[in-house]
Amino acid sequence: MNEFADAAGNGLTPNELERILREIGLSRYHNRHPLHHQMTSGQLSKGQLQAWALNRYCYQAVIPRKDAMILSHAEDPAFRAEWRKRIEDHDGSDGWNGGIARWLKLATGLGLDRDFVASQQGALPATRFAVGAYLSFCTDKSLLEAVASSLTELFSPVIIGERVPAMLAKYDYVTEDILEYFKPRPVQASRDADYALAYVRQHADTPEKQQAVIDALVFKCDLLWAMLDALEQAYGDHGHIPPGAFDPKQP
Ligand SMILES: O=C(O)c1cc(C(=O)O)c2c(n1)C(=O)C(=O)c1cc(C(=O)O)[nH]c1-2
Repeated sequence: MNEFADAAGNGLTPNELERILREIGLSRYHNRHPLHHQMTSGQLSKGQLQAWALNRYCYQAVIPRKDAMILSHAEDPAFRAEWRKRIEDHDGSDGWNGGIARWLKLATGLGLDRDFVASQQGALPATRFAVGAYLSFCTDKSLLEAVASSLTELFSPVIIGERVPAMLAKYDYVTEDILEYFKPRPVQASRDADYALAYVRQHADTPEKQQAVIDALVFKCDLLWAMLDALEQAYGDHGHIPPGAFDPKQP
């Protein structure tokens, strides 16, 4: 059941809205997913970690594209000046010295072929549908809803703080160098999330807009959750790898 379906009721103060958004993170963010717990407790095989990195690349790759969609909807130059930093974080100055390149370094550090990962050919169908849905959401919905859908970043410093030390401790082939992607992320994510949250608090000024913001964050949490569900279904102990998807046993 979606307990947030009517959460805006007859209207909320900005503080009440923020409290609900944080509750959504506490109950639905992907750090509550069993696969995340298996990862942090050292239970995943190398093949399962490879599958996670390969699929998650598709998410990384769509982020600057959805942020470009958001930019195209924004009429305020000050908003665009702030939001474009997100694209620079991922693409760097030449396309290959930002977050996307660092994610490829993570994937190759786990033993995957760079071009295969970048081609996205081995990704699960469900991963492709999920990241496509994120791009469509930011294309078709209002600017306010698209900004709200980025608010999972409020919670990403928590999951990164759980993931990185655990991976270093539990998997002897994982090094700090491989996980370099995550180093700047908590600072970048806090900057981005603070801006997006202030925007949402200011612009969600009717019950309808507040409910739309709440729904956008639930949608995004569901999307991240569905990506981990798909990995578990394909690569879990009794999993079933879809035709054409990456198979760790046939590298
Ligand atoms: O490591 C993670 O679990 C995680 C989660 C999220 C997120 O919550 O959407 C992002 C990231 N990482 C991330 O690295 C990132 O650049 C990012 C951008 C966005 C976004 O929606 O705009 N989310 C996330």
